[in-house]
Amino acid sequence: MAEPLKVLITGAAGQIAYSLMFQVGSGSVFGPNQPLKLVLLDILPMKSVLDGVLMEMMDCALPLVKEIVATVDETEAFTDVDVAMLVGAMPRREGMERKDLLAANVKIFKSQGAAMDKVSKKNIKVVVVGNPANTNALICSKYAPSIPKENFSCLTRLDQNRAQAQVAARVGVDTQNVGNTIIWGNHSSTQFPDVSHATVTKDGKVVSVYEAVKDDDWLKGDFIKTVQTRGGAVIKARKLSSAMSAAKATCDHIRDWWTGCAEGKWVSMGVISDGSYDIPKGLMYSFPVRTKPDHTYEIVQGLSISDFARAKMDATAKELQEELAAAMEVCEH
Ligand SMILES: NC(=O)C1=CN([C@@H]2O[C@H](COP(=O)(O)OP(=O)(O)OC[C@H]3O[C@@H](n4cnc5c(N)ncnc54)[C@H](O)[C@@H]3O)[C@@H](O)[C@H]2O)C=CC1
Ligand SMILES: O=C([O-])CC(=O)C(=O)O
Repeated sequence: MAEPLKVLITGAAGQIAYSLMFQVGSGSVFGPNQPLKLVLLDILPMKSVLDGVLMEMMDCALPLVKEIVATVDETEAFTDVDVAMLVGAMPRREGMERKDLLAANVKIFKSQGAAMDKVSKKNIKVVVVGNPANTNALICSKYAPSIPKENFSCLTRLDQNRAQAQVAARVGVDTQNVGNTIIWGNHSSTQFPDVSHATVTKDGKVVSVYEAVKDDDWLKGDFIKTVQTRGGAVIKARKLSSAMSAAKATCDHIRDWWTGCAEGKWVSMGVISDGSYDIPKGLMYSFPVRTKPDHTYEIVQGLSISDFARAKMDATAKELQEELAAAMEVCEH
């Protein structure tokens, strides 16, 4: 059997982590032959809850989990980590935008970036879930300069899954029959869910989403709005933000990054922009990426961009530039 992978989950006493850690421990992310050491980090006021979660994880008696450490010490948590799922942060409540969390959350990622820089493995892979996810991920990477920028990502897979599910329901197919949807930009209400390169497989035939849906007004209007505002709709209904679906999307994100995506397919991940599609270099922006079995990825190149798409891609990039300026202000003062 392989050496155990050290996987860190932060916000371990919170609601996303409660769904996430069982899926990771059961082998559905790194596969049935990969042993794991799980590290669960939360903050001191949550220690008792964290201890309870640790008891439950032990009681799951998962054969792949060789060791579980629950801690409130950042340095201990980040030491020698291979994969970090950075969930721990304050969630928004009804009526807030995700960027309203910036002042409260961004310093968490400054501090964790600095810890990672000192004690994690240099090839650590990081997904930031805590909101505002793109900007937090960028800040984390800025404070971990010894770790390659490509190793940092943020979660937009939940948006991709939402887009896929909306189209599947509209056309009447299973979700896996909708392929290559794209989320461009920020995990916020300016994100651009783009189906102009996506396909639907129905009755054995592969057709474009536009052809399958036959309602361009919906695809350019309510579909986009529904995906952009889905997080808020869940908060309004549940009085808590999405947790089960966020945990599932985090697993999808890391699984695909770890094992690679199928031939001809891509997935959306927030990654550092290299200037592709004229998105300013250095922003943490969601692109379609092709992941590979060696845990690398490349941004899918050469997709045609309509004027409609261009305007939306630029608007979400502009919001990310503004968020970054606000985040740097918080971090430097
Ligand atoms: N990117 C995405 O698609 C999504 C992101 N989110 C975000 O994920 C974050 C977590 O959401 P929930 O689990 O529902 O929140 P929660 O409030 O249930 O749990 C958050 C946990 O993080 C802990 N925490 C706070 N500071 C920490 C630190 N410095 N180190 C370690 N742990 C710390 C808290 O004590 C708490 O236990 C929120 O910011 C939420 O907005 C939620 C859904 C989707
Ligand atoms: O909407 C929120 O605040 C939580 C979140 O990021 C999502 O559900 O996409």
